[in-house]
Amino acid sequence: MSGSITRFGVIGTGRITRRLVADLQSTEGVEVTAIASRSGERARWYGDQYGIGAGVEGYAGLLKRDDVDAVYISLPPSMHAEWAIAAAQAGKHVLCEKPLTVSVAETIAVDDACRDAGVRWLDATGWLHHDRTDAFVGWLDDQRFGKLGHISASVSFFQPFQSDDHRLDATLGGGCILDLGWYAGGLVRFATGKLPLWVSADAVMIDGVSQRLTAIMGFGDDVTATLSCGYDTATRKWFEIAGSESSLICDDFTRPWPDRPARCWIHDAAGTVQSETFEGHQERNMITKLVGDKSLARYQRQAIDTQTILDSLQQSIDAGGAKVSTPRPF
Ligand SMILES: NC(=O)C1=CN([C@@H]2O[C@H](COP(=O)(O)OP(=O)(O)OC[C@H]3O[C@@H](n4cnc5c(N)ncnc54)[C@H](OP(=O)(O)O)[C@@H]3O)[C@@H](O)[C@H]2O)C=CC1
Ligand SMILES: O=C1CO[C@H](CO)[C@@H](O)[C@@H]1O
Repeated sequence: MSGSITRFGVIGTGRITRRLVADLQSTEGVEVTAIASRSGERARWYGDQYGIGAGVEGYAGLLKRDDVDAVYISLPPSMHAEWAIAAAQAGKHVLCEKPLTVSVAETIAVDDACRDAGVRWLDATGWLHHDRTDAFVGWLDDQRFGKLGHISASVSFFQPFQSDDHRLDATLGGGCILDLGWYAGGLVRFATGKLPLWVSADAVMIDGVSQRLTAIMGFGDDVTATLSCGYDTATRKWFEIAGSESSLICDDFTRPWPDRPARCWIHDAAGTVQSETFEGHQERNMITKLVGDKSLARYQRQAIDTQTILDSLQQSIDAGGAKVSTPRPF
């Protein structure tokens, strides 16, 4: 770090990169000093367009730079673990796009590498850092909804058969299980604070890539959850947490709709409906946490558990929808 400024290097030049670069550049205490691409020309073009000093050819070159304290990794999922571990070993803090990796074994390897190197890491799952999510945490802690009964989460967008997208390439970690199940499975883990005891899942596959995921899971104590994710239905990003006293409903949890504040509703047993809106910027909050000094353990645990759930969903799909129990990674 240079004084109290954390200098970021960016790895990859994809669709999400531009938005996160703007978020990094508008976060207090953060500068973006370099961007790396497989192509030096692309890195330099990107650097010029977005006001980043250095455009670097090759990701390894960026990790050698003294003017980089932390990296933001925006590569396809199958490349996350390799570059997160390389960044940690180079002494850089890591902000890595979701899904953090493609398996819980890789996620634990990233966690171990960061721990060994004494660097901090976060997956770039913005919704966990919205001010609204802090309200969800408070309501869950206070048992505002009564005894939890059922949780549903659905995340989708319509994009079938766009063959040049990493989301549809199995070798790059494509498929809606990892891409969208990360959000839906993560929401369920967030709401219950734990791993399911069992999961059962089915997927529509095309060319070895999941296009649609349907899953049910049980947590014991009569708590159940259902997930629906896919590339073959229009945009959905909602959840419901149903309890004995009331239900929390949110129609935009992964990212607030662009034209309105973040919102949610609470329906209670008497039939009243309370609506709430929230201001705040989830990505800036997330970046501020990474460059701060408070423990990130809660978010890291959430990421490891989410990856564990996704592994179990895949295991159930491979076993024809059988109920599989969810292993505790440690
Ligand atoms: N948090 C969020 O809201 C969002 C997160 N994401 C996540 O961000 C990550 C990147 O997604 P997205 O920006 O859509 O991806 P893109 O395909 O647009 O970009 C990926 C970048 O990775 C680099 N790359 C390296 N090797 C390959 C390869 N073999 N094929 C394709 N690209 C490669 C490329 O940069 P170069 O060639 O310049 O090195 C490319 O620009 C994913 O993990 C995705 O899940 C995506 C959208 C939103
Ligand atoms: O994380 C992301 C945000 O949501 C998109 C769907 O709308 C995903 O495909 C993307 O990877």
